[in-house]
Amino acid sequence: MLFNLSNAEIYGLAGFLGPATHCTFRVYEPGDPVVALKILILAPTVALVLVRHPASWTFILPLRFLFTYGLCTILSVLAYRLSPFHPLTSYPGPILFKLSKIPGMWYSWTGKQHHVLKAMHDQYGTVVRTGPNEVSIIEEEAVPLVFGASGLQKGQYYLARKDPNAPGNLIVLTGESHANRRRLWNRGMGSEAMKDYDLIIHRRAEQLVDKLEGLTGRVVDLAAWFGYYAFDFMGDMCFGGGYEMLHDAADTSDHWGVLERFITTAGVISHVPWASQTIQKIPFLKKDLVKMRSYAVQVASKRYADGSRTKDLWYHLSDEAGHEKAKPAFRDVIADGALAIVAGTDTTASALTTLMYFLCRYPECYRKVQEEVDMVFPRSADTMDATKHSELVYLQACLQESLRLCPPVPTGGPRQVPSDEGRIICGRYFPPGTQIYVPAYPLQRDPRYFDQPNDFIPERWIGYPTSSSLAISWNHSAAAPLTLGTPTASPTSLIGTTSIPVPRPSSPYTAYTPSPFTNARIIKDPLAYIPFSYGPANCVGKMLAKREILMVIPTLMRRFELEFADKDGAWRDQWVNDLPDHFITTKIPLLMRLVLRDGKREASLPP
Ligand code: HEM
Repeated sequence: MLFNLSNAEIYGLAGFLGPATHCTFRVYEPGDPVVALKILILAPTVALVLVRHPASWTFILPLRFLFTYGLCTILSVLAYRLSPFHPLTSYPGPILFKLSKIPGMWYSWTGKQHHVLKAMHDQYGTVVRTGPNEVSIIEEEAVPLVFGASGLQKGQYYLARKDPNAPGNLIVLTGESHANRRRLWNRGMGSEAMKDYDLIIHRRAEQLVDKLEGLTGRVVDLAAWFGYYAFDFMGDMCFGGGYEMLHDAADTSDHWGVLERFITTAGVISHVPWASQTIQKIPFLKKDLVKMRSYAVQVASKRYADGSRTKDLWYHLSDEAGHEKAKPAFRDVIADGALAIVAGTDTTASALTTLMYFLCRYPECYRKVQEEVDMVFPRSADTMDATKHSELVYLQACLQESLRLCPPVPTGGPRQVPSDEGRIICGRYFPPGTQIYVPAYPLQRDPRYFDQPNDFIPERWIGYPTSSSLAISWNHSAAAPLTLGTPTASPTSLIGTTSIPVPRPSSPYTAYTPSPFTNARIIKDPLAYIPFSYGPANCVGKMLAKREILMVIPTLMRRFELEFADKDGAWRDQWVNDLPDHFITTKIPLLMRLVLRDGKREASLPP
C-alpha cells in the first residue's frame, strides 16, 4: 500500500479515474472487447491495490469505490456525447439517440426503425444525429457521395453479419477483396446468366401456381407462399436444391424461421459492432447462426460432389467455367451461397407480397395490370416468357412504385468515414469514423423528390419520354422512368421540368389512360430512388429479383382473381405500416382469397 487516503479522497479518486478511463478509450479506441474490459477492470484494481486501507475499509468500501468509478465513467461518456466538444455536436437529433445506441437497438428489435428515422427527419431536417457517432442523411446528393465508387466503405456495422468461424461473404467485404468477389457474382447475375435461370424460375413459379390452385376459394397467406417460392428457388440456384417448402406447403424444417431470427438478431447487434463478435459467441444467440451455416455446408457439399448439372449461381460463384486465375475456396463459396439465401429470399418475397398488396388495395391498378397481362400474354402465350417483360410497362411501374413506398431494405446499413480523414458530404463536415446512413425509406418518401410521396401512383414512372430502356432503370441504381410508347424527347430535358408531355401510346398494351399525375413533376430526381442501393456494393441480385417477380405475377394474374380475404377494415391501410424493418423486411401474413378466373373471361382473351 503506497497511499493512505480518507474515504472522501477514495471517492474523489474514483471520480477522477472514471473520466480518465473514458479519455483512454477515446484516444486508443480499443476495438477488441476483451482489451476494453481489461482496461475497465485494470484501472480500479490497480488503484485499490495502491491505496492504503483506511480504518473504515471493509469490503463495502471497495464496492462503493467500484460503483463510483463505473458511474463516473458512464457520466463522463454521456456528458461528452452531449457536450459542445463532441465533433457531431452541430447535428440535431433526439437526446436519447445522441447518448447511446440503446434506442437504435430497441427500434431495430421492434422493427420500427424506418418509421422512427422518418419521424426524426420530419422533425429535425435532412441530417439527423441518430447515434453518438452516427448520422442519417436524406439528400439525393449524398447518395453517390456515400455509396458511389469514390464514396465510403462499409463499416463495422456489417461485422455482425459475419460468422466468426467462417470467411467473409460478399456483403462484409470491402475494397479490393469485395471487387474480386463481386466479379464472380456479376458474372452469375448478368443478363447472359439470367437466361440459364429461366428454367429454374419457371419450375418453381409453376409449382407455386399449381399449389395455389388447389387452395382456390380458401383463405391463403400469400406472404408465406411467396416466401416458399423464393426459398425453394434460391436453394435450387445456390445449392442445386435443398428446400422443398412449396411441396410441403410449410417451412417444416424451420429454415425460414432460423433465417428471420438470424436477421433480427444480427440487425440488433449490428448497432454495437464492438460487441457483436462477442455476442455471437453466446450459445443461445449463435444457435441459429450455426444451424444456418451447417445446413449450407451440408447442401453445398452435396452440390459440390454432384458437380454441375445446370449453370446455376453456384456454377458462377465457384467459377466452374474457369475464368479466374485461382479457383475460389470452397469455404468462400459456401459463405456466399448462404448469403444469397439471406439476401435473396425475404427481400424478393417481401417485394412480391407488397406489390400484390398494393394491387389489391387499389383495384383500378389491379385491373390495369390484368388488362396488360391479358394483352401481352394472349391465351396460348407462355406467361413466363421473359422476352415479353419489357411490354409489361404498367406492371413494372407498379413494382417500382411498390419498391419506393416499401423498400425491402428500408434502412440498410451505414457507411463509415475513414478513420484517418474526415469527409465533406452535402457541404457538411463529418469527422473520421462517423457512421453515415442514407436510408431508402425516408428518402423515397421525401416530398422534395416525389410529389404526393405517401401515395401509390404507378403512373409517376410512366410517360417520361426517355431514350433509356427499362433495363437501364434496373441496371443502374437510380431508376429511369419507364418508356410508354415512342420516345419523343431526351430524358435530360425532362427531369426537373414542371410540365412533361405525355407521349401517345403506340403499343396495344396501353389500354389505360395516363393519369393526370404524368403531367406533374412527380419524379424530381431518380437519384433519390434507391431500393437496390447504389454504387459498387449495390444489390447484385436486382435483375434476378425482377425476373422472379415478373415471371410469377402475370402467371398468377392470368390464372386467378386475387382479393383480400377481409375486404374492409382498418387493417388494409395499417398493413404496410406493420411491415417490420429488421435490416430486411421480414414476413407478416397477407391473407388473400384466390378464385380461378372463369371460363368466359379466359375465352375473351385475345387469341
Ligand atoms: C426485390 C428484391 C431485392 C431488394 C430490394 C434488394 C436490395 C438490396 C440492397 C438495398 C442491398 C444493399 C445492402 C447494403 O448495402 O447493406 C443489397 C445487397 C445485396 N443483394 Fe439484394 N435485394 C433484392 C434481391 C436480391 C436477390 C434475389 C439476390 C440474389 C442472391 C440479392 C443479393 C444481394 C447481395 C449478394 C448483396 C450484397 C452486394 C454487395 O455487397 O456487393 N439481392 N440488396
